[in-house]
Amino acid sequence: MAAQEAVDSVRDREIGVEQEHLDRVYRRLEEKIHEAEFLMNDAAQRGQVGTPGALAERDAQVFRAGIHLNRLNNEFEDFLFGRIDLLHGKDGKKGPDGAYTSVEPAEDAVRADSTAEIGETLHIGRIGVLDSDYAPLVIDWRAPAAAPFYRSTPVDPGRVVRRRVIRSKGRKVLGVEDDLMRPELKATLDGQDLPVIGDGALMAALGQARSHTMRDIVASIQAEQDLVIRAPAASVTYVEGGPGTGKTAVALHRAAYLLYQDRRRYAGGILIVSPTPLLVSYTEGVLPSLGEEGQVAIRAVGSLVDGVEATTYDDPAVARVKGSSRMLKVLRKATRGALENGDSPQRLRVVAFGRRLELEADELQRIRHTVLGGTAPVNLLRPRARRLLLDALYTKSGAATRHSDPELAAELRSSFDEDVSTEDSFLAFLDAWWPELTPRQVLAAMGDEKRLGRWARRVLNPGEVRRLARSLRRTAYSVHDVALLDELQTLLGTPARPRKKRELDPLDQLTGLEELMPVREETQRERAERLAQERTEYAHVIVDEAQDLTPMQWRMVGRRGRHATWTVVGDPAQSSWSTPDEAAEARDEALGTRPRRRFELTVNYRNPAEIAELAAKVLTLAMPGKESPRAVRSTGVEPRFVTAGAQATAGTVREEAERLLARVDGTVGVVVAMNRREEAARWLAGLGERVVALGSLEAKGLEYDATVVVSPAEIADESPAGLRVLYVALTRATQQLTVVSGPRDEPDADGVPDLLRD
Ligand SMILES: Nc1ncnc2c1ncn2[C@@H]1O[C@H](COP(=O)(O)OP(=O)(O)OP(=O)(O)O)[C@@H](O)[C@H]1O
Repeated sequence: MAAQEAVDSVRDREIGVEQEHLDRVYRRLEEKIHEAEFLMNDAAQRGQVGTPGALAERDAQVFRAGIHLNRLNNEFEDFLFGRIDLLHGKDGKKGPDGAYTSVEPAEDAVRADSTAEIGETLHIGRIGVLDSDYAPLVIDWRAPAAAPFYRSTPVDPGRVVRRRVIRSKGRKVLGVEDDLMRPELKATLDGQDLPVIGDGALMAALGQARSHTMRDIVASIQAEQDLVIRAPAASVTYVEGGPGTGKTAVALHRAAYLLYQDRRRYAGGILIVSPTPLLVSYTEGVLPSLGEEGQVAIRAVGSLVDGVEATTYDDPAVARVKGSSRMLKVLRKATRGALENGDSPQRLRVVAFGRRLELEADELQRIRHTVLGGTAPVNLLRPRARRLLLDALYTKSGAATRHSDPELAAELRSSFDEDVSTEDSFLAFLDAWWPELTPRQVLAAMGDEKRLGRWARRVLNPGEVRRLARSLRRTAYSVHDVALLDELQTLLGTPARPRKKRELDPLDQLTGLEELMPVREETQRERAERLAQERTEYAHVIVDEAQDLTPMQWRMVGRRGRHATWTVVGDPAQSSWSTPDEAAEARDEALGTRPRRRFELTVNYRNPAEIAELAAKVLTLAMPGKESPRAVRSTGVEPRFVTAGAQATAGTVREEAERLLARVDGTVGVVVAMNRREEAARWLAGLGERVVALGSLEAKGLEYDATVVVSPAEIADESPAGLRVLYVALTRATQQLTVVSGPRDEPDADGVPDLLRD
């Protein structure tokens, strides 16, 4: 008891120490907010001067002050989270953030009797804060001086003696957790022993209940992850790692790091491509908390084309065709073939030089054929088609032989062209005969099985044509259709149009502070939105769950990063695409010959060992020889197996979900085969928001405190990649897993399905 009291009082004292520091930081932040407000006030007054120079200057100042203020306000919460106590360093040079730059201890930092005095203490936070005399109060987590906070390990501690994670809410410090990096040392700080509190922050973070949105991991990034996050912006940073190794977390933190590192370069935008809208909403909250301002777009692969939202799923056989690079040939033919439709006029009639001139169907056909001869985008060929029509009409008019003088002949020809090409009947004909095609029209045309059969001859077999045409007759788009629409846009081309005039910036009309505050914020957001909309290419592209991109999707994503640097994270063992070699080829084409730097993540932070062990059995079936990542913790709770009779699935799953809801504080995910999604949502009706039903493909990248996996055999039989999809389903839980088997699973007496037995 007395010992516990002593521990508690040391803990309280240490919390008090950090509270003092946090108070200092807040005082400094308040000063900075006043500075920012002053700046805005000042900027507003300058606005009244009214000269163009003053206006431009005011604009820039207001914009900067707005960012500053936003950032301070947003990150007032919980932004100081770490501290490192360091030995004296090798040299005394200070970096731009005011901290000493050396990572190795000085020769005399440790005395012969293994005692040492702490030479420098740094606090780490989401943004850097300097004291009024430029001493660092908080180091930005992305600054070089913060790297030892993440990199130091007991095996390779560098200067770090103690690493501390600080938990705070608002202005109050709630707790501290320490890891000792040099346990062999007896270290002192200002002559006092260095106390160590708790069992380390990583375990504390991993055990916490999960919600429906991801948390950032800045306080506990691990050394192998930190290497990826801070990897130099080489052309392609390529990361592989099993489930739960932090690939998504690392990718998001890398985006924040790159922006911090080189804001100007990445002002060109960072695109993060996620496989599903669910994963987008799960992850999109993380970045603002890391302190960014709208340069990062997180988009689902089905939302990459503006104005199109993928709302349906294709069955695996259709998905396989739509995702395959064979589609490229079919689409090329379709863009040309779609010009010819039932409404195409068969005759052109105009009146020129007082004569009626006509082109018949076969002549029109010949002209169309000539125009389409090359590979140029169809929509860009319209001027050429127009020219050849005029040529043919001119020949018919007989005017071509009227003058031998070239100048007179040219004049006659140009007046003929002008006459004809402004004639209503000619314009109407051209619109109908060579319409500007949209990707949607071409895709709809492919819904006609006969026409599709012609365009897909020798590329797709008749069964594939039938299934594809049928799926394209639906009105809703699937995620695979989006990549086809994007490809079609490229194949069709977009004719140049006169640019729209930029609308007047409301800032230009302001006079005083009252108006300035609200409108300024509005304008800043609008500006960010406008930039995002105008952006078709990005400076950096991050692909999450890269193993799932189909060849056609790689082409779509590749077009958005033609001049970009890339971060690609994925796990081949979780691929739901059935022909990974074809996808790898398309990926290599998208990434080009850019040099790659490969990383591997090896530790599973999500699943307890008990669940990871079960999943490993499926991994052996799905990818023999592939190693599972190492799980870092164990809960002592084994996965539970339950058998449901053929008619009893609904009741059993509901009961098991209820049971798990009572056992965990956070979320419960019920994963079923894709064709049971809607049914499963009904099973869970009324159980509240903590529980969700998911199709196997929707579970990608997500995690829950507990999961119910319904019928492993149904999931595995769904598609050629079914075993890998089952592996994904089994690796979603952070605490507990229940497997419900049906007759198809052939469960043994303990309810363990065939696929999960040794
Ligand atoms: N260093 C860390 N500290 C605390 N939590 C971490 C750390 N690294 C990862 N995690 C947690 O582990 C879980 C898995 O991370 P994440 O989803 O990024 O893994 P992943 O590799 O993308 O998994 P999957 O391949 O299954 O989608 C998340 O809850 C994440 O917050």
